[in-house]
Amino acid sequence: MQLVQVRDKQFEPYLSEAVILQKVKGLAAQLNKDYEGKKPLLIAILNGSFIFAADLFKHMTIEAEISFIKLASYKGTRSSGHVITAIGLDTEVTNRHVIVIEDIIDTGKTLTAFLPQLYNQQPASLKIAVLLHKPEATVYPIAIDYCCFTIPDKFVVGYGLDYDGFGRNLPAIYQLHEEG
Ligand SMILES: O=P(O)(O)OC[C@H]1O[C@H](OP(=O)(O)OP(=O)(O)O)[C@H](O)[C@@H]1O
Ligand code: HPA
Repeated sequence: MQLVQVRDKQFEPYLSEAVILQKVKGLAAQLNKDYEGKKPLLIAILNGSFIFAADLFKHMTIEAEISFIKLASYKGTRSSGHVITAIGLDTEVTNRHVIVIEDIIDTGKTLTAFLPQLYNQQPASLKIAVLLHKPEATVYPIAIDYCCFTIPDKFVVGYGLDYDGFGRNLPAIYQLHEEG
């Protein structure tokens, strides 16, 4: 098995580039069908989703827009815990058919914090498309509309996903290698 080193950890091959691309193309075809004539707005969440979003969008043939946002998390002054704000959402969401593009849903915390902000802007519809979902790790359940791969609760890198900032440029997806 060809292990790769990212920072202090070793990772083993999990999903090949070809397998990922086949699924992503399949999802693009599904979206082309479901959103024909609706001019959907894809909102991709940086950084992790940039490669997934690019490959997906490239294979969408219907009229569609894409916007990239970054979520900034900070502690509110009250006891409400983390507040998440979207930076860079420059396209009007109201009355649009929105598809949120995420690389991974792990605990579900990120989207649980962010989705109400989108709903507040009253989109015509709001659906979630993710590359990877770890159901065993999800403690904030999210209704996922489109999911490419359901994966076990193991840390993954590559195809946009990082470990400690690195590994995003690996063209395939690798899983944490556990010795033993
Ligand atoms: O379901 P959750 O447990 O909230 O995890 C999922 C989120 O974690 C990662 O983002 P991260 O904050 O690491 O930023 P990045 O996309 O810039 O890597 C990933 O891109 C998701 O946005
Ligand atoms: O398994 C993961 N890998 C990389 N980034 C992540 N963010 C949440 N889960 C993960």
